[in-house]
Amino acid sequence: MSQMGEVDPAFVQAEEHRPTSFTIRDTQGIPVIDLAPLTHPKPSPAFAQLVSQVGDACRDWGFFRVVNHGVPSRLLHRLLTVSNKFFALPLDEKRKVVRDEAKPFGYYDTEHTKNVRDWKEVFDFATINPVVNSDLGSDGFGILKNNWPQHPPEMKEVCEEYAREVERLCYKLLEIISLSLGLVGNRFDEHFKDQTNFIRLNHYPPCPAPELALGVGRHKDPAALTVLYQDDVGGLDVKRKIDGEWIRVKPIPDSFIVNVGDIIQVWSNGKYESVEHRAVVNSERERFSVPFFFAPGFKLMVKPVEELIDVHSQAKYKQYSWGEFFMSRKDSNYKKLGVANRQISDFEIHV
Ligand SMILES: O=C(O)CCC(=O)C(=O)O
Ligand SMILES: [Fe+2]
Repeated sequence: MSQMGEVDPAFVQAEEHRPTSFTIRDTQGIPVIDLAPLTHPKPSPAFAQLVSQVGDACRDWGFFRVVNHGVPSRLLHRLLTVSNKFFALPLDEKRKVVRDEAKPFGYYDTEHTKNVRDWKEVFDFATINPVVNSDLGSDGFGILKNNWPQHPPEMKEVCEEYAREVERLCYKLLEIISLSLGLVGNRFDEHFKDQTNFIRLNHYPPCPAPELALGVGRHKDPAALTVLYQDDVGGLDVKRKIDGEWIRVKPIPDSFIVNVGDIIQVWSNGKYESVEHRAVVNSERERFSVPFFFAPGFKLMVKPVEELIDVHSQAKYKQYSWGEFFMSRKDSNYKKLGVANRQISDFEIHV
């Protein structure tokens, strides 16, 4: 990627999707939520307040930031260091662990979002290894294995430790979100027994034409929750629900950015929307970010939860299979398709 001197037309966004100078710098926008009450004995007034803050943030923004989340800052820095070392390797070396249709985890530098190429390179790994999709048999597609590089040698260990820590945080966030919807705290836990989580190391090299290209084009995350760690460069833009303006999320050291994905949108029957976001690039500094996509088992049929449906609020979505949705997204990543990939709006019920 960084070898590219100029911008290939494949990277150029249609005019209406280019990053403009009108992006609003986040001054007090996206809520910052202190998770310290999680470490106090429950129930406590502080915990009840935390639940209501998270509920408001999910409803109003679909996004929030968390501090005092319990993931050690030393581990965050080790993660950025291995990511830095890996992407600094020569392309030939990175291509030794390249992802393809049979091995969907590993290195990749030609991802397209909505048919425009992203100015980035990524390394994907599953947090449960291997992920087994028993519906698809054992022809290679059914068993999805991680593809670890030899260099840097500590990469696998650091990434696996990070995965364990963030997974724990995801369960806590899921509990808070369930409570905020008026459900029991462990309402969704059973769906994550054979989870299909994956973690992506994103590297956005400096771009000679940051006004034409994007690191990641506008999209919504399909899983249940995303927990993103980013370095201090900044570049994540979130579409503000009240007016559709793009808001740049200012980095806070050692914090995470959390967003609700399509699955929670459907479970909550549209109360918490999965919000569009994108990553911009710049001509001076490379940027690193690491999303953890917290996702249920392949076999789960996703549908609005019964407790939230009654005569006054009917189901707004048809049920769909997470495994099929996930695989169709993964396939569409490999090619520039003539058609848009599957979106959650395909399952909306129009009354
Ligand atoms: O790099 C970022 O800030 C966002 C990345 C992202 O949205 C994604 O990989 O889904
Ligand atoms: Fe995303």
